Amino acid sequence: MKEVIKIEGGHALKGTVRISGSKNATVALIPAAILANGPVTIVGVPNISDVESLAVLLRDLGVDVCFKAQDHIIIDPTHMQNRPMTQDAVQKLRASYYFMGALLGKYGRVEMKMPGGCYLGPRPIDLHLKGFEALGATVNYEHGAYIIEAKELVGTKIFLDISSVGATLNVMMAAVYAKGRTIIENAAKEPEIIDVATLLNKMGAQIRGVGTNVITIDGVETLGGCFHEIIPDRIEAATYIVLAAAAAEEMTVENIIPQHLESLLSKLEEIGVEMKVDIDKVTIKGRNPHLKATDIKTLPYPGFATDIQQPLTALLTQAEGQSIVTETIYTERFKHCHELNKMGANINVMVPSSFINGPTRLSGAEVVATDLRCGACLVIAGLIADGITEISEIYHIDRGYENLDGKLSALGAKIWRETIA
Ligand SMILES: CC(=O)N[C@H]1[C@@H](OP(=O)(O)OP(=O)(O)OC[C@H]2O[C@@H](n3ccc(=O)[nH]c3=O)[C@H](O)[C@@H]2O)O[C@H](CO)[C@@H](O)[C@@H]1O
Ligand SMILES: C=C(OP(=O)(O)O)C(=O)O
Repeated sequence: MKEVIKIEGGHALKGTVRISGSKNATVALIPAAILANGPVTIVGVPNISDVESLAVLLRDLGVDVCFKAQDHIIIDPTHMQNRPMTQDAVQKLRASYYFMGALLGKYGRVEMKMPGGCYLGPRPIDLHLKGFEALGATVNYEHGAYIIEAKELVGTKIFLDISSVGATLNVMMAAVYAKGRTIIENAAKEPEIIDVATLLNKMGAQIRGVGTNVITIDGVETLGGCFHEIIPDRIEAATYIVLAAAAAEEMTVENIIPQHLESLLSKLEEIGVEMKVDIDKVTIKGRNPHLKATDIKTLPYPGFATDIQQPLTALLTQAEGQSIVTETIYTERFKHCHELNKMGANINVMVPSSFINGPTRLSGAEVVATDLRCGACLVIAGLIADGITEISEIYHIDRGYENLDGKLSALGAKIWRETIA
């Protein structure tokens, strides 16, 4: 038995959709909260399976986790114990690796399996480990788990060869209690980094420079509980904006920070999508039947986000001419193209680029959500395709999109789940 999403295409969407709290911020904020010595309340937590997996991991560590109201979580690490993290739940998501930095920072020791997450080609964690070693830790890999330990963590200068989001946050978490000053150079600048540093500073950490590529962390003796509200999810927002450009009569996407979406919004404007951008929302004014093809290169923030290129590809199948999407972050992130071709798209992939020839009429087909954003891409394609699209492996979608089918149904989409043999 498997659960699938089915979509009957061709129904124009209309209305307003509210964006949830950021997945990629939340999944780092939750492990960061265990660095406190008191309860941390986080508001705006999206109802996604990555959060459920993190709650399982927290409870296994003896952390009190309480979900309150719709989107509040209270994390109280007062009685936690530093147990090995070798259970299967570690591999259900990528972000379990933030427990490496958090546990190392708090206890000077962590034992953990390799994390999971979307397979986008190889996703090494060498920069995280090098960062921990630079702070004074030793790293060993025994019986399928990393054992990272240090008698004392001491601040130092760390240059990241790649401005990795995960490595920046992991080193930051390990360094908050380290002796002296840690300087991370070539740090990632994604908005989620700022959100996590904001939480840690509210807890009492001394972190400066976030949002630039040099972050300074002065170690402190203790951290306390606090209250924090998560930033809106810029990738979920981007997905709905692209989806509106593909399938809406008129649609407003609210609870967004438009500055986080500038690279996407300027691209959409360039290809002919008519929009009105406000302080915290954007209204997309219907589908342009003569969208222009374009070229995109994914880059670290504030460049064009790799997580958005897959959903955008569904829209580019409708643009006139050849669009070229070049991936510089995950050069193999093109499985969605094969799935779109099953629906009638005309896309050639020559790593690190996809060549999208449009416009093509899409037809419903049985397709596979090979990863989270591939799933989002196929949902958009299904909304504009003739007939019924059946998407399998939807647990990927549920890792990162809160109530996707509910939000789309409210906009007038014909979308539902079925359990099939
Ligand atoms: C939970 C989360 O926030 N996931 C996001 C995060 O993933 P994640 O934090 O895993 O991505 P990174 O920013 O670390 O990866 C960027 C690049 O650096 C490489 N690299 C990274 C670490 C390392 O130790 N060695 C190494 O070579 C990666 O293979 C990749 O090519 O940022 C990605 C890039 O914006 C997004 O697609 C993911 O949605
Ligand atoms: C790749 C993604 O997530 P993760 O890093 O959690 O696998 C994503 O959000 O698109």
